[in-house]
Amino acid sequence: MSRPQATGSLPATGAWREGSPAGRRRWLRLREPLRLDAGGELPAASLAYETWGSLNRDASNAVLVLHALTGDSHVAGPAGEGHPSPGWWDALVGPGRALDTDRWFVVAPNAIGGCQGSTGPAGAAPDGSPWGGRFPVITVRDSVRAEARLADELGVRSWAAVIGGSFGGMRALEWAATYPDRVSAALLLSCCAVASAEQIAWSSAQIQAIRADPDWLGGHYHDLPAGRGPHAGLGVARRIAHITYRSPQELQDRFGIDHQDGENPWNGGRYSVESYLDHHADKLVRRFDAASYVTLAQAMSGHDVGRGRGGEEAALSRIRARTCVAGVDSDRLFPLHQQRRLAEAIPGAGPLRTITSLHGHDGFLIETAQVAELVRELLPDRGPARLQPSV
Ligand SMILES: CC(=O)SCCNC(=O)CCNC(=O)[C@H](O)C(C)(C)COP(=O)(O)OP(=O)(O)OC[C@H]1O[C@@H](n2cnc3c(N)ncnc32)[C@H](O)[C@@H]1OP(=O)(O)O
Ligand SMILES: N[C@@H](CCO)C(=O)O
Repeated sequence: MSRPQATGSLPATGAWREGSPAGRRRWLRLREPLRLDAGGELPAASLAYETWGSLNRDASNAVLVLHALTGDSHVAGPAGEGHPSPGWWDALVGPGRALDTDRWFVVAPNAIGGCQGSTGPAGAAPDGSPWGGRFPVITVRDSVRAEARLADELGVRSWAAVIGGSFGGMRALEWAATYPDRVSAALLLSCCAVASAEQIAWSSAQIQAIRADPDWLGGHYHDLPAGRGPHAGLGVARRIAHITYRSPQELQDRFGIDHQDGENPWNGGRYSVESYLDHHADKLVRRFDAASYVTLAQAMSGHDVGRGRGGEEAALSRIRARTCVAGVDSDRLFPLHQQRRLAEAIPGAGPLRTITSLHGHDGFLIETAQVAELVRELLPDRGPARLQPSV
């Protein structure tokens, strides 16, 4: 384990750059530069993170929760205090909940390259200017290496469990394969061993939409006057992505061919489903940085647990964690066969578990009761009792 590293409050970066109070977020400033898979290194990087509960004396009760593409460290808790929304898995974390914070010490970092507190393209490079288009290519494995520094800092030698969905699931998988002796259990939701051509294609269309925005400027837009930036491009990216996050049946059932109230599509108005996509685009543009979106989407496209490890099979066979793999039955972006493959190839995995939902890929965020059941099954029946906190 490396030496403890400095923590403390730094100015938030990206979407929350201006005047956001820290809330319960804290920051880890990485003491050493982060070596990157694609070459080079990220100097002076910081990770934003939140914790709930207390670490016990033998540090055996720590659970790492990893967010999806546009998620953040705010897994639980209300909106406010610098957080634009309530926790994205609020139903799962708290006293008496599946991640019972009277027993478990829950840790959630914002991924490196993100824009909700961790170092990303909107943050300052060593020369004081925003990284912008100079921000390096980050892999899922790089993110995990940064998170390992956080574990070191917190005094967590081994996670009782690492849990994540989608991009968070890719990171949970990388954790289990990179540090087999540091992950006792893993819950891998709605993810895959290696990105598929179709997933790369969807991301590519989103990235191109952002790059086609006249305000993209090769990623060097962070010093534009307030209100300027590749917002239209990011909005189109979110619209494309959101379609892939939901099932055709759900869209049909909810919207069909309805017109948005008071609007006529034959007269410049919108269908309801268009209005719905506009709404999700608008919400994301207000809370997310376009260059972070590109950075993290590229990381997902480059995900390959077998890279440099003799292939997928060999990489998955390294995993020692007691593993539960689950997917959503209506997920067209990360179809169930990808999770079945993981469940079959990971030595400690039980049979594939299926989350039943009409909501498609987003089901792992929405069907919290089913996810809670999986968490309860995965964690030991009698988790560690709460002791006096050691940190
Ligand atoms: C909850 C958070 O966003 S936490 C912040 C961090 N973000 C993340 O972690 C990303 C993960 N979250 C997400 O991707 C999404 O927010 C999800 C998956 C949780 C959303 O799932 P759902 O709750 O099913 O939302 P759904 O897709 O039904 O959309 C509801 C919204 O669409 C709006 N809407 C519904 N129909 C229409 C329509 N015809 N026209 C315009 N808006 C519409 C609703 O008013 C509602 O608005 P609101 O979210 O501002 O209250
Ligand atoms: N809706 C989620 C799903 C991505 O996997 C997000 O925006 O992060």
